[in-house]
Amino acid sequence: MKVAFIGTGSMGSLLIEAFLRSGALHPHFICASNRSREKADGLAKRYPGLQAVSSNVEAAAGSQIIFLCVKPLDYPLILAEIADVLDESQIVVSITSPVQIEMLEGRIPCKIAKIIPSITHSALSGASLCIYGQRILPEDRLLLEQLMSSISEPVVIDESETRIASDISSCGPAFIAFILQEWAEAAARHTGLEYHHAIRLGAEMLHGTGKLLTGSGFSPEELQRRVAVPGGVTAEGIAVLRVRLQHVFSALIETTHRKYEEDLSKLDQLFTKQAGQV
Ligand SMILES: NC(=O)C1=CN([C@@H]2O[C@H](COP(=O)(O)OP(=O)(O)OC[C@H]3O[C@@H](n4cnc5c(N)ncnc54)[C@H](O)[C@@H]3O)[C@@H](O)[C@H]2O)C=CC1
Ligand SMILES: O=C(O)[C@@H]1CCC=N1
Repeated sequence: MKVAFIGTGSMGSLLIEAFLRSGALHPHFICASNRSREKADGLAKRYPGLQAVSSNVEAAAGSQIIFLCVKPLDYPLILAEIADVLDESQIVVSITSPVQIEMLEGRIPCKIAKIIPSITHSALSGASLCIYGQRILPEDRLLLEQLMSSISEPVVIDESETRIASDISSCGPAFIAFILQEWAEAAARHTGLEYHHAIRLGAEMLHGTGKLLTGSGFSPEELQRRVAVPGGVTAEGIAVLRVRLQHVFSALIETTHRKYEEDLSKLDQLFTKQAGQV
């Protein structure tokens, strides 16, 4: 099986390295291309057997699965470039949320899936969001979910849920890291606790909390009930958070959705303009 990665920036190389580390893919199965060849060459040097090629066409031709790991506005160009070497037997996976499955199905003959990854796959964990186009067969889903389960927990969602699901699973690590940073800075400011010490404590706490919420049957409500003992300090802290965070998450969701709509409309224009040129 040949698996291609077009775009070996942050996410493309993270996915390749996670698949290799998990043992799901052998370097000999992987073919990678990137606009500036050095990034793909660097991977080939680190993982002997991995093939770095100088054109996207070469990467796509004959690959059973092709991961498109580029930014949304780079899609129209790449699709136009590789369309001629693609056929109905191949699976093209988009890792970016605003590119709609029907946009891809309208351009190339392949089976289309959208799989939105997360930086957490670097630690072989976190949810990968799987969305399937109409041409995907049950055996294709099985293949993709088997592959993704080597580095993540595949979760099938509807395309209409992409933005909000990705806010949580893909943007979430950055949001939570920001909250931890703010908390550690406040701890250092108010109490003199060393910042790095606070971050270490917080990271261990997040690791443990994640385990409780995923493997140990704890719900967020149960966790709060068990920690916030009656008359204790946690309950007082939660009361502060309840008031201060009241509108924060609505504002966050409004903002990410507004940006998503902007990206969608730019993409629509690009795809329509290109269709007019064909
Ligand atoms: N960073 C994250 O945590 C996540 C990112 N994503 C999505 O993944 C996509 C890629 O993000 P990053 O990897 O962070 O971006 P990046 O900028 O690090 O990587 C994109 C790569 O694509 C290459 N590229 C651009 N045009 C190309 C072309 N015509 N042919 C070949 N290669 C080309 C660039 O040289 C670059 O190496 C984005 O759409 C992002 O929304 C999705 C989930 C999580
Ligand atoms: O910030 C972004 O646009 C990407 C999408 C999900 C995570 N990072």
